[in-house]
Amino acid sequence: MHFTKGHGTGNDFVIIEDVDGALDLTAEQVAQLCHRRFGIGADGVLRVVRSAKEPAGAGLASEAEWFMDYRNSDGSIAEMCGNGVRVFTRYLVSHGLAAADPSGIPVATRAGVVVAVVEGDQIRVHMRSPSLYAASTATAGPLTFPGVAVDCGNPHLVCGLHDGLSLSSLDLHVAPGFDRALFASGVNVEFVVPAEPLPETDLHVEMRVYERGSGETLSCGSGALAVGAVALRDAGLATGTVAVDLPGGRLTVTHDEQDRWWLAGPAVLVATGETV
Ligand SMILES: N[C@@H](CCC[C@H](N)C(=O)O)C(=O)O
Repeated sequence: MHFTKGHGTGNDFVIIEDVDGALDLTAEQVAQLCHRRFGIGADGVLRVVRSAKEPAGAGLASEAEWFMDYRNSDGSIAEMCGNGVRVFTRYLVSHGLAAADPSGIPVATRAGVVVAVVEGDQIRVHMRSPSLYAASTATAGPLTFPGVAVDCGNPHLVCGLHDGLSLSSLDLHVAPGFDRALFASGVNVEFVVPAEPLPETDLHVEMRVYERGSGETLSCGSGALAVGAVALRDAGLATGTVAVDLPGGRLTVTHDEQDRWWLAGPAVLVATGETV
């Protein structure tokens, strides 16, 4: 099987082109591909398939030619992957499957159609609007953190650190605890601290994330979107741009005057190869 490897701020993916939907990619195959010792190694798999050829995308085929079939590294399916969309779009353009139209490239996902705009090394995505819907808590080791549940198409729990705790003090080798009644399908947990103000953005925060199905990753685009939405709300800003620093680099989240939510950052392809 031919593959391409890419990443967005260190959130890395094995990309498999399967335009006609001929591949039956099992959870075991995905976990094998993503294994960092026994496979290629990645946080997830992006299968590139025509929407019309994929049952989950067929209803969106009139809006978006391409469907991003995203799988976590444990083989589970997720509805959305913000960094995945950006890397997927880089793949479409660099492989001649879509033109870098300034008005954007629609990409179908299990959470609906998003639109990606290529701007040099950056790819900016008009994401589905995040919805802040409940208060909850997460635990990390002996500590409990209050948080906000955010639906970005996939589930998130955004927790601010308290009592001067640093992000580096958290042990995220172990999955954080969360309310399984509220998050019956699991949740991605983000831990956030404020960062020094920047001249170019309204707000600046730092975060780490423990992803459902993948463990701690260097970056999570939908997680950054959730964090940005909570940061703007907490600052009393209806619109604005938030710089979100993750271990793998910086993403920006913007809520604009037209009530659109944007996620921006770099997306690169780094290698191609064949599985044996
Ligand atoms: N890293 C992704 C999110 C991937 C899906 C997530 N682990 C889930 O299960 O919801 C991103 O960049 O958004």
